[in-house]
Amino acid sequence: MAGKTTFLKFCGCRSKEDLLLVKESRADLAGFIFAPSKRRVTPEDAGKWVMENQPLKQQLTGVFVNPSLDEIKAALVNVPLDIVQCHGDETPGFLKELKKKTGIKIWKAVRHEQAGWSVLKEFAGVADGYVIDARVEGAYGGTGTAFDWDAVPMYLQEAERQGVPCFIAGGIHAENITKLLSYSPDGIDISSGIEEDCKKSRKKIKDIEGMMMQYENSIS
Ligand SMILES: O=C(O)c1ccccc1NCC(=O)[C@H](O)[C@H](O)COP(=O)(O)O
Repeated sequence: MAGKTTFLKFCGCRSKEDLLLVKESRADLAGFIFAPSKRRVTPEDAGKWVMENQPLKQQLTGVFVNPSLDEIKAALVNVPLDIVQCHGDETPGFLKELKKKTGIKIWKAVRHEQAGWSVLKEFAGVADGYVIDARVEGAYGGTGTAFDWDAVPMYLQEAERQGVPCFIAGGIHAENITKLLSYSPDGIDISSGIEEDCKKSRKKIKDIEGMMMQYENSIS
């Protein structure tokens, strides 16, 4: 039985070199963090690295936490983003306004909680995609922590009902990715799991790719 292909997003590029490693990988999307974080970069730098790494096959995602409309507009001037990922406590109303004013695709990150899939219902018709991440006190994302993946099917079901993709994030690495793949998520979003010494690691990227290929061969 042929399984579906799971998309891959490598997030939190902090340099031209990080972006080059992502460019050379099988990732479908590359992400930059424009929110307070050890991975925060400026739109000016990200835009420069994108220019210097052309041509890029990856779609570009900008991650924001409770941004203003002006902040996003300013980022879009510098970086040719395909997707704005709202990773904070943004409301459906704000996302709607953002879409109207920028015309860009908006993904909503939802931090997992009990019955968290019902939160997705509030964003139906507004969010163009979802990232489900772990809920860690005092942080919005990029924590390297996984949540209980038994909840994954509920999120996938609601996103499918809305006709939008649902990516799973949080603490994914080469040792646990096979288990997550068995839930058939639309996509997988990784930051910490491909890093070493605050940089993206070619070896860790290769390890992830190897595990994905092994899994895909096992179900084809
Ligand atoms: O990565 C960050 O530092 C970050 C900070 C604030 C909000 C979101 C952030 N990351 C968003 C992502 O899409 C990460 O890839 C996702 O949270 C998974 O991170 P990790 O657990 O490190 O793989």
